Amino acid sequence: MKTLLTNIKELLQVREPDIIKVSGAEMKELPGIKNSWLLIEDDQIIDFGHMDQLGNIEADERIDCTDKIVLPTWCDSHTHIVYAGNREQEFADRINGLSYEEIANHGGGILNSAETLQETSEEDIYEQSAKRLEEVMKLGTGAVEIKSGYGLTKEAELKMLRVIKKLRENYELPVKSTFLGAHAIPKDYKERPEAYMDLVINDILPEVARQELAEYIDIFCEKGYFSVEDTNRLLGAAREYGLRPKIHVNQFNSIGGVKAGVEHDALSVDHLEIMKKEDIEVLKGTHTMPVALPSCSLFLSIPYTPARELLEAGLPLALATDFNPGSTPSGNMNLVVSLACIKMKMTPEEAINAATLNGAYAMDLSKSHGSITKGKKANFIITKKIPSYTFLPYAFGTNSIESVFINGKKI
Ligand SMILES: N=CN[C@@H](CCC(=O)O)C(=O)O
Ligand SMILES: [Zn+2]
Repeated sequence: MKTLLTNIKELLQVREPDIIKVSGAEMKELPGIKNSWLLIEDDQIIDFGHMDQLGNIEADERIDCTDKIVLPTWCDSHTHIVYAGNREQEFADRINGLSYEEIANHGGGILNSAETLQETSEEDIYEQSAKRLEEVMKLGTGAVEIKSGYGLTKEAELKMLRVIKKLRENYELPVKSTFLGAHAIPKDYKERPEAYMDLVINDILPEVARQELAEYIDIFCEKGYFSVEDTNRLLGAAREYGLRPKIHVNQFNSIGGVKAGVEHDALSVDHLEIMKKEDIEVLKGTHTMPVALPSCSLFLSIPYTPARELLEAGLPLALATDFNPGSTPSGNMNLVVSLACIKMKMTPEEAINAATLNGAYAMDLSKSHGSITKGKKANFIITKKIPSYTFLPYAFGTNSIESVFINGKKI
């Protein structure tokens, strides 16, 4: 089945196959073709070009894109979409003056979500999560990573990971799975946190690997959660099973998590709200993608990742949602792109690069996703009639998306 898109106002993020990420000053460039066409066949991008050079192409379907922009779907490399229930009461508590930390110390936060998830059936968790996945796909997300981490027991962590697996089987978009057993210390282990690390490393991790339920390993490396020592131990053990790190670091404090990630060749280090000079230095010349989560900063009123400092140091940057019930109950990548421009002073070009190609890199997907490239998957967004791509982040809160195609199919 061939589909031809014509009269595209601008085809964005057009790249050669060898470009798998963009860094530093390169991120200012967002290559595109104005007044263009795009040909897809089944699930693949076949060809594209300027309307002047459109020959006699046979197609089963034609879509006129006059005044509309076509760009790759968003690649959301950090989410916790699989969860049960919500935490709107904590939201109200924070408005009334409690901090995220205080709520967590009183048994709320991640432990609250873990309790709910443990009590919820696998089918129910699947239904709740599938609804969220469908919602974000309609908002333009065409590839997603999902973490466990609200189970915190062997049984419940495996339950979450099976739900992620089922989502992957039932939906067209790529779904990458990350084991985040080390997300918080469960209540029963409060006085003996090392025993929880032993459980994660010696019992849950081997089973996750045996059942091939995750590609990546994650840990919340943060004061009050897991130390750098725990991080090194877990990442070392996970390497034996072939799980590459994608880790939570520097959300509230800079304690050495970035360095630990880099030393274990992390695919990404995520959050990075609090960055010391040495955190930036240690990322230079590595394969590790820094990932910023600006809607978490918005929701918790915490600092934004210092994007300008990272980019000026020549580093790449990806943007993701962090969709979860506690710190970011939103999976809207359009809002993330707007916040990156408004609050992190990224240009629209930088933000779109960060939310597409670099997001794909942070999930090992940039050979097949994240740009308009011949041979890549036909995952793209057709916007409504808009004046320019800058309108996307500018008109924050407005849905400028007309349709979303995943694997060549309109969803
Ligand atoms: N910071 C750690 N984990 C999640 C939030 C967890 C929660 O509050 O439920 C995050 O990435 O923000
Ligand atoms: Zn997270």
